[in-house]
Amino acid sequence: MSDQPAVSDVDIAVVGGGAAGCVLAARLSERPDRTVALIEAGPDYPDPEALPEDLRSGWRSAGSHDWGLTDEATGAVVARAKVVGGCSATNGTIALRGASADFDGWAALGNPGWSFAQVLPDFRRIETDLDFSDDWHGQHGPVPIRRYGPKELTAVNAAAYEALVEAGFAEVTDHNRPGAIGVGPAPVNTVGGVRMSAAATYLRQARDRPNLSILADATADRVLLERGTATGVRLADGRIVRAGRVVLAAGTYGSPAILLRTGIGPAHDLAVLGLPCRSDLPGVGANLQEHPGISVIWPLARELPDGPRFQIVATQAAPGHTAGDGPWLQHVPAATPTLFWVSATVMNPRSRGRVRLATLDPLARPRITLNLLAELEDLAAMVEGVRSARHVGARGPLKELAGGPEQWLGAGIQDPAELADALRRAVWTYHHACGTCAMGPDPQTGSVVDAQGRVYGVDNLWVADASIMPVIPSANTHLPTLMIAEHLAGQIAAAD
Ligand SMILES: Cc1cc2nc3c(=O)[nH]c(=O)nc-3n(C[C@H](O)[C@H](O)[C@H](O)COP(=O)(O)OP(=O)(O)OC[C@H]3O[C@@H](n4cnc5c(N)ncnc54)[C@H](O)[C@@H]3O)c2cc1C
Repeated sequence: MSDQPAVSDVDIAVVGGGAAGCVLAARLSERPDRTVALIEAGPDYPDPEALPEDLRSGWRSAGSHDWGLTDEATGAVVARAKVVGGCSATNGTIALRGASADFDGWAALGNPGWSFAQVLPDFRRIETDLDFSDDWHGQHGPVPIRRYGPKELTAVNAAAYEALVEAGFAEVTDHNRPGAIGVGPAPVNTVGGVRMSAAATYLRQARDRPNLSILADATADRVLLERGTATGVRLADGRIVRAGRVVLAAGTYGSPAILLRTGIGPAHDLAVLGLPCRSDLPGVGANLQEHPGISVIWPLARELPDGPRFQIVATQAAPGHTAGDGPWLQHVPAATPTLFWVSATVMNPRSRGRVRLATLDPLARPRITLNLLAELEDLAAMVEGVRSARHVGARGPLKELAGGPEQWLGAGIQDPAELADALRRAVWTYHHACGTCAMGPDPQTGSVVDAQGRVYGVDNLWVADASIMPVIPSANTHLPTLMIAEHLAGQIAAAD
């Protein structure tokens, strides 16, 4: 399709209106004389009253507005939202920051500015914490964060809380305080049953600004380059958005795909696709990381009323490690009216996957290989996670709710080899994919962007979303993604 006249000419184009994209659009348009376009492949729901019910309810993850991605090797579903708000509009609203050690680790890899002490102001800027007002928490940010009180817990979550304490988990009141390891209420960005997505918070406050335009239902094909400098974005339908600066925030699968279609990526892969190489970056699409998870499921003895699904979180440090090193395993108990489960997720996975392009068609799905549990260390951690989940499920309060033995692919299996086999088949993704445009100091060893989010080898082009995480944090990735966008928005603005 040939290029059409520019539909828009702006100072900054933000590609992808997801968790990070909404933060970037809101922060970058704060200066009224700076024009910003937010380009999103999915639909926009500017009127909160018209929001589909599953996007409105913060009781559980939403299944609509999905890209329909799968893991090429296993066929497993890879959930990714296609809507203004992105996965922040469909997620489970568990609002954890991650351990101090996670961000200190990013800085130690050669990313100045990213230690926990340095990103704490960004975390605080995101939130209004409704429970804690201290040096760790924000009181003026767009996203409200709260925790369910004991009286609000569903029968299963109340029983699971007791069972976890009985099983030896220390009680923590605030999982977002550094060094918190144990069981406690999950910080959540659901208030009054409503999901406080980045669209419902950051973007809602900014969307009426005359200098911000939102192009919904608009899929970006590639970045336009002139003599090594980004000058705009070409949409899949041939329309052009001219821009002085381009910021990719299309997520862990979308951002590397756009870079590859632009000719930025591993030279060999680009040659196979028949594309001229604009910047040889072997790391584009590599380093894909995800938390692998398992649910140990039991039937309920009697049907229970439905309620908010994710209310408490339990974490444990790796054997021989301290709380300061951060969580190694995480459990989140949950239920439907007829069954309940205790999940176990590996929070520091070593396995790495990859995303590639199947074709140059911007509407085609990318090829994803997650490689979950490929590393024996991850498999061993998962075996321990199942043991721990079973231990919790067998404690008095939860056991009393069960109407029979475990019901899942690994039910009753004790033999380690047999269990490992079942785990490889039953493993699911925790929806925390990241790392495919990793931040770091050396493009030849896999870094795609520098510590300011600038793409190596191209001027005026940034990536600012979950894809730049060099190592997956030991927590759910929504708040860390919002933090990345807050952190980089200031630096992108400073390039004026
Ligand atoms: C089902 C589910 C449950 C989750 N639960 C939790 C949870 O409870 N807690 C937590 O911390 N995290 C959770 N997460 C993860 C969290 O939501 C993500 O880590 C976070 O949203 C990532 O933000 P992002 O901006 O990088 O990407 P996204 O939020 O995925 O945003 C990317 C946006 O870019 C758009 N896009 C992609 N390609 C293009 C293109 N070519 N052109 C235009 N637009 C494009 C997409 O449509 C999308 O809107 C969950 C995720 C899912 C899917």
